[in-house]
Amino acid sequence: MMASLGKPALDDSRRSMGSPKLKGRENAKDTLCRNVTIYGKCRYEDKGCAFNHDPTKFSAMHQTDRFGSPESTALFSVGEVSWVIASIRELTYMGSSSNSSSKKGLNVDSPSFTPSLLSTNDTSSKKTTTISPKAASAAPFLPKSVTSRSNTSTPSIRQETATPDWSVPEIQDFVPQSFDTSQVVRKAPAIIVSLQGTSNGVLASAGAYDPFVTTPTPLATPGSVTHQVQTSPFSHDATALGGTAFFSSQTNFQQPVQYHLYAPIGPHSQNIMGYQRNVHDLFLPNNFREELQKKAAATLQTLPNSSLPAHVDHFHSLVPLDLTHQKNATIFGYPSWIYKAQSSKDGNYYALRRLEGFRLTNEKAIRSVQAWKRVCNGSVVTVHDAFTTRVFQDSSLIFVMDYHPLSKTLAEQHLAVGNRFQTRHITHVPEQVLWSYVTQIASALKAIHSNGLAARIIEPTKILLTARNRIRLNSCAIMDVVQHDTQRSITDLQHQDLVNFGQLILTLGANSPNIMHNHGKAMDHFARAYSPQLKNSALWLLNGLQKDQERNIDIFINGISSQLISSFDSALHLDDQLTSDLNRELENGRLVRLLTKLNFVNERPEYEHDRQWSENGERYFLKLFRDYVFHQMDAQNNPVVDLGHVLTCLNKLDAGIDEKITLISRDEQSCFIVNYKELKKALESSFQALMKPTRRLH
Ligand SMILES: Nc1ncnc2c1ncn2[C@@H]1O[C@H](COP(=O)(O)OP(=O)(O)OP(=O)(O)O)[C@@H](O)[C@H]1O
Repeated sequence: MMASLGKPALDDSRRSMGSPKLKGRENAKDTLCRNVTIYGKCRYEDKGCAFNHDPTKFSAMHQTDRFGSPESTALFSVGEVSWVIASIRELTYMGSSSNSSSKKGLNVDSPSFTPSLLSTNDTSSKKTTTISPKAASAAPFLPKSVTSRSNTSTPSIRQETATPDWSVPEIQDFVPQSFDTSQVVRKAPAIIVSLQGTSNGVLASAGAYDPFVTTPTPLATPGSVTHQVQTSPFSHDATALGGTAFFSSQTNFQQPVQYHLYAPIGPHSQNIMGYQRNVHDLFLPNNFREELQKKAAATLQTLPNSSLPAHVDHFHSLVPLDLTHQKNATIFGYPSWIYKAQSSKDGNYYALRRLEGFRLTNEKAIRSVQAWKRVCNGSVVTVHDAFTTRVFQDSSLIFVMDYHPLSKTLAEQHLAVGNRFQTRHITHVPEQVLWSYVTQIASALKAIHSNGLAARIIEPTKILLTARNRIRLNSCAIMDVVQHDTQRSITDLQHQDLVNFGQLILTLGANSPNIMHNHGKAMDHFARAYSPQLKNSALWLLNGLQKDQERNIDIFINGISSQLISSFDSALHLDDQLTSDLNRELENGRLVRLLTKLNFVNERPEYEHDRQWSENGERYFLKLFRDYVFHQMDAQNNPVVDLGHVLTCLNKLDAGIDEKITLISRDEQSCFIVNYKELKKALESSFQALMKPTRRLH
C-alpha cells in the first residue's frame, strides 16, 4: 500500500514549483477535482472550485494517464485518506520537482516513492520532512480557502503553488517527547491539535501533571534529530526506502548514524573510535561517586539501642560524631560533644554541638545567636539555633549547625590530632593548599566582621575540612554565648581573629600543634618552606609589618588579591569539572523514568479487576519488548548482557523513531513487527491508564 501511494503522490503536477501548469489556472478545467476522486463529490463545485467535476470525462484518461494508474484510484477510494496523505503527495512531488523542474511526470527514471522520507529542496533553503506512518489515523482533509491559508506561516513558495480548494496545511512530523515541543507549537499550532489524538501521547496529555515527563532533551550531538526529522539514508525501515531492497547492496550498508541517541558530551578517551563509548563515560567518575555515596551512607547512619536520648527538642536519631571519648574543656571552657541528628520539622540532618554542664544565667546570651544566622558564607558552618536542654540529665547548651558528612578537622588532617587518623603519615602542606585555606578563611572573616561579629575561635580542631581543600569555620557563635559577659570590644575581638588566623597559618605550615610555643622557631621553619609573600602575610596577621599600622580584614584581603584571583580561578575550574561530570549522568535520569514507566506496566498482576491486563493488547507488545531488550540469548544460548543494546533500545523508544523491530513471543509461536513509535505510544497510553483515578465500586 505504501508503495502504491507513490504514484498518485506524483501526479499532482499542478502544484509543482517548476511546472508550467502551475503558473495559471487555465488547465484546471481539464483536471479532475481531487475531492471527487476521494469523496465522490466536491462541496465547492458550485462555490468556485476551478477543477473539473465530471469523472466520466476522465474514465478514458484513467487507462492511459501516467499519473492516474488503477492503483492510485484504489488508494484514493480509501475512506481514511487524510490531509496528511495529501501532504505526502505534495511533499513528494516537491521533492522530485525540485530536483528537476523540467520533469513533469513519471517515467522509468523517476525516483522511487519514499513515503516516510521526503525531502524538499529549494534554492534558498533546505528542508526535510518525514511523515508519520500513522497518517491513516490523522484528521480528515478539510479544504481551506486561500485567505485562511495566507494567514499561516507556510513558506511563500507553497502559497504560490496552492490552489484554493486543495490547500493543505503544512505537515508537521511526529514530535517525540524529547523534542522541543514549544517550537512545534509556534510553527504549526493546528497540527499539534491533530497529533494529540494520534500518535504523541505526550502532547495529548500536555495539560495533565505527569511526574515522568522529562524536560526536552536534545537527542544527539552531530546528526541529531530536530523537530524536522532528518531523513536517513540508512534507515532500517525498508518501506522508507521506497521498497528498494535495503540489503541488496552490501557496499551501501552503513550504521544508522541518526540513532546514536545516547550522546552525553563528556571526557573523551584517546584510544577509542569517535563513535565508541566506555561504560564509565556514562556515569560519574568512580571516585567521585564513591565519595558521594559514602557521604550519603554516613548521613543515613543510625545507632540503634544507643544510650543517647531519643529526642532532643525536635531532633531525633542522634549519632555521636566525635570518636574520642575524652572530656576536653580547653576550647569552650565546657566539655563539648557533637552529634548528627535529624530534624522532625524539616527532615534535614544537622550537627548538634552540646556543651555539657552549661547553665544559662542571661537570656541575652543565647539571643546573640540570632546575629549569626545572618552570616551566610561558604567558609562558615552555618549556625541555625541554640537552646538549653536537660534531656542529657544535666544542664546542656545545644547549638544546631549544618551537618557536613565525613568531614575532618584540620587538626586531624594536618596535625595528626585525634584518634582516627593518627596512624596516617602527616605530610607537608603544599603552598597552594595553604593559600587556598588562607583565602577561604579571609572570606569567612570578611563575612563575619562585616556583620559586626568576631569568629573568636580560629584553630585547627575547630575548622572543618568538608571536601578536598574546602574548609569551614566550625565554632562560630559559641563563644558569644558562653562568654557573653566578656568586656572586650568587638574591634578588639576582630583584631584577635587576625592574630589567631596568623597563628593558624604558622601551625599548619609547621605540621605541629605546639609550634607557637616557640615563635622564632616557627617563623624560621616557615621562611624555609614557603614563599616570602605567604610568610609576610602570616607576619602581618600576627602583629603588622610596621608598628601602629591599621589592621583589618579588608586590608589583608587587598594584600592577597593575586592569590584570591587564583583561588577564584581554581573554583571555576572545579565548577567546570563538576559540570562535565554532571553531563555524563545527564541522560540517565531520563532513562530511569522511562524504565520506571515500563515496569509499572510490565507484568502488572491486575488492573481494574483484569488479571490479563498486562498481557493483552498493546501491553503484550511492551512485554515482548522487555524480552527483546533484556532477555535476548545469543547464538550460543548465552544471555546477552550488553548495556549498549539496552541503552540504544531505550533511547529509540524514548525518541519514538520509525525503526521497526521484530518481537517474538517466548513460545516462538507469534512474531510481530512493530516500530518504536508504536511502542512509545503503547507505553504512553498504558501508563496514562494507570494514572487515571480508579473507579470505586459501591
Ligand atoms: N558540623 C559538623 N558536621 C559534621 N561533622 C562534624 C561537624 N562538626 C564536627 N564534626 C565532626 O566531629 C568531630 C569532632 O569535632 P570537634 O569539634 O569536637 O573536634 P575535636 O577534635 O573532638 O575537638 P574537641 O577535643 O575540642 O572536642 C570532627 O572530627 C568532625 O568529624
